[in-house]
Amino acid sequence: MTAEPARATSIDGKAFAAGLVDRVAAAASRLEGAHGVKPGLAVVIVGEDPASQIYVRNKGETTQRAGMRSDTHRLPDTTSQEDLLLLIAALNADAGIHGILVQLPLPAHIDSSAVLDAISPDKDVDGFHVVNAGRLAVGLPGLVPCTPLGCLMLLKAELGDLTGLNAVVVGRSNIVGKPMAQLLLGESCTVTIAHSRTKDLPALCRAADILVAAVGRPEMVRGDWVKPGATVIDVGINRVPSKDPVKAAEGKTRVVGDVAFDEAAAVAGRITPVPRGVGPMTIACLLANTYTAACRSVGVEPESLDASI
Ligand SMILES: Nc1nc(=O)c2c([nH]1)NC[C@@H]1CN(c3ccc(C(=O)N[C@@H](CCC(=O)O)C(=O)O)cc3)C=[N+]21
Repeated sequence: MTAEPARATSIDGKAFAAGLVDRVAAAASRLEGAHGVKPGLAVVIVGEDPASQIYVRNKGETTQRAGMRSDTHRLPDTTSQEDLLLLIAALNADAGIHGILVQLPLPAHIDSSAVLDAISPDKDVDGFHVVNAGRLAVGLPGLVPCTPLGCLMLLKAELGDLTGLNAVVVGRSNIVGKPMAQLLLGESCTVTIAHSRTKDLPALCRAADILVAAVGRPEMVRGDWVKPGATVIDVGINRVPSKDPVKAAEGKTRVVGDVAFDEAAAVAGRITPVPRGVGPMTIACLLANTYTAACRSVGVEPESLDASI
């Protein structure tokens, strides 16, 4: 008789995110009670990108659950950069708005970095402003990008102290890979950032106690890239054709990560699924950042939002 293959614990990001949203809601209501400030988030969407639509739908529901103000500004894809910058200037000046998020991608005629850098760094709840990237790099308090922040919260909740662990981050984007590496370095991990030009990527990944996949390529990380017992964080959200050929022919899709889940789960100690892994944490951290920004706007130290279980 052969033994069943060991199977990793699947990290329930959706449940963890629900707990975080509850803690944000409680902290936000105490802030409102004590200081009369209700955290307010403004989301700006230009055009009709489908990935952004999913995100906005989930975010709207979650923000309501947290009892926070949420304004959505839907602009046509013909909007000029000048008009978008005027809206951002108005939101920067609006004392009832503590967080501003401009959905990416923006239409090609708009210079994204000019738009992101027009957002006040103290309202930049995406953490994409160059000032917040700089604060993270030098260890100053700022606003940290939501996806890597959510990944770090899951890692700390699962593993506790991360000191000395080998972390490999696959992907070097400004939105996930680079800030993820900075956060792990801040936890005293030994961090390697890998990318499409990295030599012998599978062997490098096999040395990782913490493996973060953020490349946007469906199921690229295979089971034999994973060190036995490692913790695997899958940031990818990729739409691929349905497994059933009839449904695929009808254009039906399913969502997969950057990790081949079943293979990796047979080797890893812990692994985040897709969906219901990192994605819901991104949204919960957006609310956490909005709460943090609202506290700082009135000079109040934000309460800890870490899980106390
Ligand atoms: N300025 C800006 N900031 C963003 O953070 C940003 C953005 N623009 N543009 C679009 C992408 C996409 N994104 C998602 C976040 C959570 C889920 C999410 O919660 N997904 C669920 C459902 C996935 C599904 O079933 O499709 C899950 O993973 O369980 C999805 C997508 C944030 N984005």
